[in-house]
Amino acid sequence: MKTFDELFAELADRARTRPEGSGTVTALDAGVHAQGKKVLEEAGEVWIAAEYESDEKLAEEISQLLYRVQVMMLGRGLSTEDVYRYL
Ligand SMILES: N=c1c2ncn([C@@H]3O[C@H](COP(=O)(O)OP(=O)(O)OP(=O)(O)O)[C@@H](O)[C@H]3O)c2ncn1[C@@H]1O[C@H](COP(=O)(O)O)[C@@H](O)[C@H]1O
Repeated sequence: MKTFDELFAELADRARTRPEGSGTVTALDAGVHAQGKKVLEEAGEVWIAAEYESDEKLAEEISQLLYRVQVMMLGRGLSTEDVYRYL
């Protein structure tokens, strides 16, 4: 179990150290266009799960959306503070 901030720190470390086999490194290298498509794809899956699937499936899809949003943040060089100041 990890929090949003803990996952972000982990992904930032992946971006910095670029370990072999990291899906995050691959997603970052794919660029903002591919990252945006993943955000949209996961957002759609969240919507469908909310309408038709279990709470557990919905929670899983939301976790994947959060991951994809974090990849986009890192790809564009945003920190969590950049986002939190608007909350
Ligand atoms: N939380 C996640 C996470 N959520 C979603 N995903 C990716 O998103 C995929 C699921 O999304 P899809 O529904 O699009 O599935 P898919 O189409 O089969 O996946 P792809 O073919 O597009 O990769 C997963 O297979 C992962 O590739 C994640 N990948 C990594 N993490 C965490 O990120 C951290 C770093 O991971 P690595 O960079 O891989 O080391 C670790 O703590 C991981 O647990």
